Amino acid sequence: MSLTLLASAIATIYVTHRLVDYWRAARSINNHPGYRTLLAQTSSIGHFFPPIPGITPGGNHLFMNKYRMYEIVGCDIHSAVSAWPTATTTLFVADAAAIKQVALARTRFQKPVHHYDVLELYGRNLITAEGDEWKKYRKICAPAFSERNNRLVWEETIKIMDSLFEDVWGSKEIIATDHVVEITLPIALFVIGAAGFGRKISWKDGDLAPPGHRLTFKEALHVVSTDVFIKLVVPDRALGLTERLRSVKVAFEELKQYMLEMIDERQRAGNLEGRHDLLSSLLNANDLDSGESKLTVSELLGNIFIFLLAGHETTAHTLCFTFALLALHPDEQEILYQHTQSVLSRVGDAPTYDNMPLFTQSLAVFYETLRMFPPATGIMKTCMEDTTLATTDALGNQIVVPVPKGADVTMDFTALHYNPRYWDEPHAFRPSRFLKEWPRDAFLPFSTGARACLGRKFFETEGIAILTKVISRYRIEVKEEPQFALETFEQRKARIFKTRLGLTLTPIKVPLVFKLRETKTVT
Ligand code: HEM
Repeated sequence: MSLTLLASAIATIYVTHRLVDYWRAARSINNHPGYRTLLAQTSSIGHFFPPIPGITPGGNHLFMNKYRMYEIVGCDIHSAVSAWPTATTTLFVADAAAIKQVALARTRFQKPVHHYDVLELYGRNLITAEGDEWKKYRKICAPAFSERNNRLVWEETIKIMDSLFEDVWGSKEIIATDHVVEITLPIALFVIGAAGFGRKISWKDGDLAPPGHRLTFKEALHVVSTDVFIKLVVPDRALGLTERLRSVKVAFEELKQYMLEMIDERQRAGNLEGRHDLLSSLLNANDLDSGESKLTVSELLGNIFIFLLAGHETTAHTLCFTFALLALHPDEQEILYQHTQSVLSRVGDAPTYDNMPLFTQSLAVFYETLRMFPPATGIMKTCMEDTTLATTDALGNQIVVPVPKGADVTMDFTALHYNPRYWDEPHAFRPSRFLKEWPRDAFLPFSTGARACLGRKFFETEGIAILTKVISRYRIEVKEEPQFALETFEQRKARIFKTRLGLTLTPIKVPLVFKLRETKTVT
């Protein structure tokens, strides 16, 4: 047999195998309708491609499509079956009751931890673990997110915002930025630095690395969170090859050194009981715990990294989308301004953490932003045994979809948040929907069940403090640029809200202007 014949025989066997597996995968879910593609959207290669019909739905398809695929399919569960690298079956769910079922049945639907390698570069941690290991981490980490810590979050955030206004923005009437994340990212980083790790970074610190370091803490964390995928796919030995790769390597080493220093400083300082930041609680809980469930240094680093990362990226992006939505909807911005002023006129110039529940309009604005732009667009689980999920079709008939062992199930938070069964005019920005009765099971930006976000109150606290400070002093507008002078509102919205899927939903370029309000503010 010639070599060519042999090669084509092997290729035919391989393709036949793939086709049979693919056919079996589709049959295992009764060929429930949805995407049929060559590449799994969860494979590294499928993730990086844009949507190509028949090839891949694209990495950011949940946010790009919102509820559209469910409309096409005619019910709140649809599927994706792909052939390569292995046959993969995924069910996407936008039905609130079915999502609850998936989130609560923790033995039946487990976290596919192999998809989270990217977050394990410093050590195993709360986000990447499952089962008993996750329970151990949660038991040690959860007490850190206490009321005393939330109070600290409020106080530190107010100080950070005051310093931004006094030391950086000063009396300037207009502050313009080509991408507002350049402002929201340092704010969020300074808050997690101060309230999380007692690391007070000042707006005046500048960009000089402290002695013994090649990068500032801010630079190191920023490069690591942006280029985490590079570190994952490029082997260590190749990290010296180009300037960019070298900077990634340096940032990873630097962040590790910063984290080790934080642990060392805090352990040498002793008396951890008196402090309420996340690091003290983590070290304290670790100290008090019984010997065998203590965290190793690598686990400590892994969890500190996760707190730093989870604690600043989601917040920075949510603040960015919030400011952009307010800039595009001046009527909603005015409602928020008037409400903020009315609260401040009651509680005085320096609102405290105890006043936070009064800022109901601010919380409604954040919830509406998180409904429209959930940082985690969806969360995947793997089904550990054969089961079913039920939903209804457009006519109200019950549909039962088989879920075979090994299939992936994605809780599609974006589609849930745009599902017209739960939300009137889901594409409209309407914070007031959160000021009356609203469907709690259909709003899951922080996920739900045992694995829901630990930092929800941390975020709400810093978010309300930041919004109160900004909105009472500045009016937010979209930056006018001559090349966009003729665009319609819809075109402007599409331009401002272009996103990509990084670790979380990431805004690409949001140019805004902060204009000092004429009325003297009370804050
Ligand atoms: C807008 C702000 C935020 C959103 C939308 C958000 C969303 C989420 C979501 C969806 C999860 C579940 C992830 C999964 O199951 O894979 C999660 C988990 C987590 N979040 Fe957040 N988060 C936010 C802010 C924060 C902050 C500020 C912190 C810390 C300071 C934080 C710490 C955590 C931790 C530690 C977990 C892991 C919980 C576990 O697996 O037991 N998050 N978050």
